[in-house]
Amino acid sequence: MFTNVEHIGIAVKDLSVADALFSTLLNSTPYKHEEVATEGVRTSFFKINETKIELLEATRDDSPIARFLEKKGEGIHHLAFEVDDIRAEMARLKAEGFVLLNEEPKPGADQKLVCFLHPKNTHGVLIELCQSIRE
Ligand SMILES: CC[C@@H](C(=O)O)C(=O)SCCNC(=O)CCNC(=O)[C@H](O)C(C)(C)COP(=O)(O)OP(=O)(O)OC[C@H]1O[C@@H](n2cnc3c(N)ncnc32)[C@H](O)[C@@H]1OP(=O)(O)O
Ligand SMILES: [Co+2]
Repeated sequence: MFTNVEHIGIAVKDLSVADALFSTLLNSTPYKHEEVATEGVRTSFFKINETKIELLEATRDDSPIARFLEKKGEGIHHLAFEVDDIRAEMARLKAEGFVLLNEEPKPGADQKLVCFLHPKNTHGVLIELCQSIRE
């Protein structure tokens, strides 16, 4: 079951510059910074009630964020939904014809297991499913 919009991912060229802008915009500070080496990204997270903004900077030239910045420039990169059972949702969506970008849930930021759906089959929006692995 989908439970809520977990975060909105925004691709940025320079995380410290974007941190400063979003700190002023939201009158808040990031509650965490985290590097996810497997995705080639450094992130910072802001929280507005239960919704998070994830800023993403590339750490290597072949990361999805570097490729996105090269093709489209800075901006909204993905929309992430929290689900209560990621494997069940992956199986359901695959059976419905969505294209999963990873066949097994993989570790994301902020103690989540994540799976991405190809944007070509979702009206151009990259969708992330995530399930908390916190107790
Ligand atoms: C921090 C961890 C985690 C979390 O816990 O929150 C994250 O959020 S990690 C975020 C970064 N990781 C990912 O994005 C993983 C999933 N993405 C991918 O597997 C790839 O980026 C992709 C979506 C399959 C595209 O890869 P690829 O085919 O190699 O790149 P191209 O640049 O050639 O793009 C092909 C095609 O798709 C369009 N595209 C690419 N990214 C997006 C996007 N984010 N939103 C919408 N469309 C996107 C791209 O423009 C190309 O279109 P055409 O040019 O029309 O063919
Ligand atoms: Co994300």
